[in-house]
Amino acid sequence: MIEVAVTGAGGHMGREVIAAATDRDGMAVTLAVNRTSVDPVAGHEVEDEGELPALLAAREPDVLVDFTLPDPSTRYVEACADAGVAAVVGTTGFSESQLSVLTGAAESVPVLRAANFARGVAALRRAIREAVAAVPSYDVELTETHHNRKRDAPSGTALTILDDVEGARDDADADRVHGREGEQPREDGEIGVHARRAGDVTGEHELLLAGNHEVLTLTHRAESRGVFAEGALDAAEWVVGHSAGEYDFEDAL
Ligand SMILES: NC(=O)C1=CN([C@@H]2O[C@H](COP(=O)(O)OP(=O)(O)OC[C@H]3O[C@@H](n4cnc5c(N)ncnc54)[C@H](OP(=O)(O)O)[C@@H]3O)[C@@H](O)[C@H]2O)C=CC1
Ligand SMILES: O=C(O)C1=N[C@H](C(=O)O)C[C@H](O)C1
Repeated sequence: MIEVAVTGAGGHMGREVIAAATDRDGMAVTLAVNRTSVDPVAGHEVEDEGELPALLAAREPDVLVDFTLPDPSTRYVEACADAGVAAVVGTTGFSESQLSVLTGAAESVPVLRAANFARGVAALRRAIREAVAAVPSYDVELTETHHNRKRDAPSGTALTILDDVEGARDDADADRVHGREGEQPREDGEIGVHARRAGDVTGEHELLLAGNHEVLTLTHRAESRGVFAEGALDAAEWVVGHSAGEYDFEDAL
């Protein structure tokens, strides 16, 4: 039985993760914490996040799954490193210095972080790398659309896709142009990036490649947060028992 701790238990993703883990064979939620007080989630009492270090030491879960914000997420992963608990991180929007905290924690425990735990996005990324390598001179524009609560822009997934595009074009210095306004003709090699926020859209990413009198679009649309939760739990099952280090969702597939 894999014992799972969930942070951000009262958030949209935390609730999905607790519900999915509760339903999954061979998995049990043994700890759930949140910043503010919330009613039980899927029958699990939610405790104060300030107690997390002590609760990790007392209950010794196998893995912690985190979907919160960068600042609490880095604190939680540091607590995991102190307690010897593996971590799966779905939070996005980290700064470079926050990422280096996660890297430090990964010297003690396995830390698997991914901006998107949908299996379809893993497939999209492979398709994008192949398509961009096949038409490296085509113009590239990336558009992502999310619900109006989302704080970080561009999305973590968009940033990952941009890295994939640059890697496939062997152009680490591509100019990322965020939106356009006024007189701003397109420069060769630039990548246009567009972030839309509206309603309750779960998450959409579209890469457009155009040149040579043709247009190719590659799109993923998440229709439920359940796909992210299931992917994060697949990652949690995979990461338990692995040695300390940094891992990506692609490692677990
Ligand atoms: N990797 C992936 O596949 C996915 C990643 N995400 C990412 O997951 C994260 C969470 O998304 P979502 O669940 O929609 O967000 P929500 O706003 O619904 O939930 C955020 C959670 O973080 C907690 N939180 C907020 N501020 C703090 C703080 N200062 N200290 C401690 N806890 C805090 C909230 O607690 P409280 O209830 O007290 O406010 C809440 O539990 C985002 O970064 C998002 O981009 C989302 C979907 C998929
Ligand atoms: O905030 C969200 O909701 C999502 N965030 C992730 C991201 O920033 O890429 C993944 C997904 O698109 C949903």
